[in-house]
Amino acid sequence: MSGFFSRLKQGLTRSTQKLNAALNHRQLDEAALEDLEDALIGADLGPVVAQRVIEGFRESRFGKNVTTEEIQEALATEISRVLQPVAVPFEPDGQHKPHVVLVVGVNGVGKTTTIGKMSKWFRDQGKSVMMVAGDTFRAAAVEQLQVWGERTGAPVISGKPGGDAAGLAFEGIKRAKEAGTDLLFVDTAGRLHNKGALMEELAKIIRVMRKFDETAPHSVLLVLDATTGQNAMEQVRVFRELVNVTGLIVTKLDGSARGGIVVALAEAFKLPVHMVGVGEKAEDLRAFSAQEFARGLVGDSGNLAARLVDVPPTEGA
Ligand SMILES: Nc1nc2c(ncn2[C@@H]2O[C@H](COP(=O)(O)OP(=O)(O)OP(=O)(O)O)[C@@H](O)[C@H]2O)c(=O)[nH]1
Repeated sequence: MSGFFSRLKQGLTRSTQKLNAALNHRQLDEAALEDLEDALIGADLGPVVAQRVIEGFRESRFGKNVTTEEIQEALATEISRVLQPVAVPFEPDGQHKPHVVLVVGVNGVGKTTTIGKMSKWFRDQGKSVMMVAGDTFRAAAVEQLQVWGERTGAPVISGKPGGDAAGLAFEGIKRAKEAGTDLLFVDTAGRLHNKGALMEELAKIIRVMRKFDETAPHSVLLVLDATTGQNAMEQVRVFRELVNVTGLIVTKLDGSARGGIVVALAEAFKLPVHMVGVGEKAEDLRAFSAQEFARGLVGDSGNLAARLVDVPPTEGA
């Protein structure tokens, strides 16, 4: 747990550096507020959150001598408030066997790796898992999933390179139903430059799965790469046109200076952020915690952590 927290903090260090450079003012004058606003936007928090934070500071603290810790605390509190409603753990609903999870996202965001990590996560909890190697465009993705399958003891349904993903999904849901498997993860290819084809492919996968279970998929997780910053916002918009996205997973928060994008995403879409990825290994996946993330983003100092433990939700949130 603490190991992971330090890893998340390490992962967010580059985001934090940008913010902390701006926090380095003692008196909160106009110039300091401007610097801070620039840094918030530069750290990808998005203009809405940035402005709200700045307005709050202007009203309550303008012209006062504030300590860096006070600013950090106020900032972390505001960020926590935005994140709290979206920090929803991912839970299979327990009613469907299998609970079918369709995993979507553009190429290279970490879909396959995330499925592998989630598979381990749930295997460790004693759940049975199957995976469908539906990214048939990329041979390596199939092999990658097979390796994860071996590691986690989860069967992987795969076919020939370039084969029909919907057919595999069909096979996957059939076998998972027969075996009484708890969770079925379906990997998909993501090709934004051909939206029509992608839409068709995803629609076909869903149509075919519904022949076995008309309620499937029970979750549609969109995987986003934190290093792409604002681009992630556009990906959410596009994928929501294609499928009914039920939740987000944000990967590559290790070494990203753009962790603030999670705050912008939360503010703009209010979609649950179930998990975050902070590395390539099996254990580098974590349930998303608003306080932990806010703390990691703004920088930990002194009693900040203790005071952040219970942030009351904003009224009406
Ligand atoms: N540093 C870091 N790397 C990650 C993380 N998640 C995934 N990766 C790496 O990102 C690269 C792409 O991951 P994949 O899982 O292959 O991505 P994908 O979305 O399945 O890609 P396609 O199959 O091309 O659609 C791999 O090298 C992963 O190891 C993460 O949280 N942190």
